[in-house]
Amino acid sequence: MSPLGGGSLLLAWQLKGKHVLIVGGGDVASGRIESVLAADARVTLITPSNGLHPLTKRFLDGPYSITYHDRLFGGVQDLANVDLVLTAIDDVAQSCVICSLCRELKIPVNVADIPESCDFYFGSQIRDGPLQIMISTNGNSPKLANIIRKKIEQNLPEHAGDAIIRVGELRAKLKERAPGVGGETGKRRMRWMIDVCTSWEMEELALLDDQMMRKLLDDGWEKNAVPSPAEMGARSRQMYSATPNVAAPGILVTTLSFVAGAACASLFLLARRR
Ligand SMILES: C[C@@]1(CC(=O)O)C2=NC(=C\c3[nH]c(c(CCC(=O)O)c3CC(=O)O)Cc3[nH]c(c(CC(=O)O)c3CCC(=O)O)/C=C3\N/C(=C\2)[C@@H](CCC(=O)O)[C@]3(C)CC(=O)O)/[C@H]1CCC(=O)O
Ligand SMILES: NC(=O)c1ccc[n+]([C@@H]2O[C@H](COP(=O)([O-])OP(=O)(O)OC[C@H]3O[C@@H](n4cnc5c(N)ncnc54)[C@H](O)[C@@H]3O)[C@@H](O)[C@H]2O)c1
Repeated sequence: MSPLGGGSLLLAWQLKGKHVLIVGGGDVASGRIESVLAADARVTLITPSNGLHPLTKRFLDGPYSITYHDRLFGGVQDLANVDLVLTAIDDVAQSCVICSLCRELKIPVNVADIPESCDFYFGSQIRDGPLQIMISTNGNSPKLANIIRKKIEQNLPEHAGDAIIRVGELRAKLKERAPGVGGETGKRRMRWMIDVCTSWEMEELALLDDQMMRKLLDDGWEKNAVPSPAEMGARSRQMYSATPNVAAPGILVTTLSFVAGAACASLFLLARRR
């Protein structure tokens, strides 16, 4: 095993309801705003309106929780009750001031493009519903992170986002039916979820509806089994058009033709012997 170290901690930071200050309104700031809105943060944006990127303007006009101040960063008072600071401004000296203030107040900070002023780096992101993938080169090559992201995007399993949403709903229903943390129930719940996820195809999971989930819990969980999608009343046309099982009807027809052919040949031979 190679020795550990030299990397960074990869986490899915929960920002819901937390207060994020963004300083700057250009191209990079608009990407930062998008990233924190995806995480349901409360945003305060400080930047003069004459430098607003069109995307930043769209966010300000949209149905989001953004408090906007049309001015330059004003000093330590702008950091009151702030949980996270992101700066993306074209003024290196001012960026360093903001970073020092944040470090004094122990507020995590990212200064776009200045690694030594970052407590964490942004990465190249892929989102498909609740699926979130971040590619990080840990500061070595942002452009390669961008290129690798595009390659991963082209190779993602189809329907992954929908499958994750449906499985999330199934897990919630299962926890309602078999509540409790840890213990034998917890172990059985985890084993059953693992079996469902590994024995159903991604697109089959994506098609789970409320009725199928109820049946899966009644006929599967309650009986300690993992029924197939077809047994759960999955709409077969959609399923079979998307799964490798598409060969099954073909094999059946070939087998039946072979048996019928063999039976005719036997009858013919028997008739000739008489
Ligand atoms: C991933 C992404 C996320 C985002 O910002 O949203 C991101 N940079 C992106 C693009 C990009 N940035 C730059 C280029 C020009 C080509 C190149 O230099 O490669 C391109 C490519 C382009 O524009 O196409 C210039 C650049 N960036 C940094 C420096 C300073 C330095 O390295 O010293 C310099 C100036 C270097 C110089 O002066 O020469 C520093 C950082 N940039 C990071 C993130 C963090 C490390 C991430 C990692 O390594 O994984 C880190 C450390 C801090 C941070 O900002 O968080 C986003 C791609 C998103 C996407 O497209 O998917
Ligand atoms: N990490 C990355 O991916 C990446 C990529 C490109 C550029 N950058 C860097 O990020 C920074 C921003 O890039 P950009 O293209 O968005 O720049 P930009 O010039 O488009 O925008 C800068 C914004 O900062 C505002 N601003 C300047 N001083 C301010 C202050 N004191 N208070 C509040 N707002 C202020 C301006 O009004 C403007 O809206 C630059 O330093 C750039 O080098 C980072």
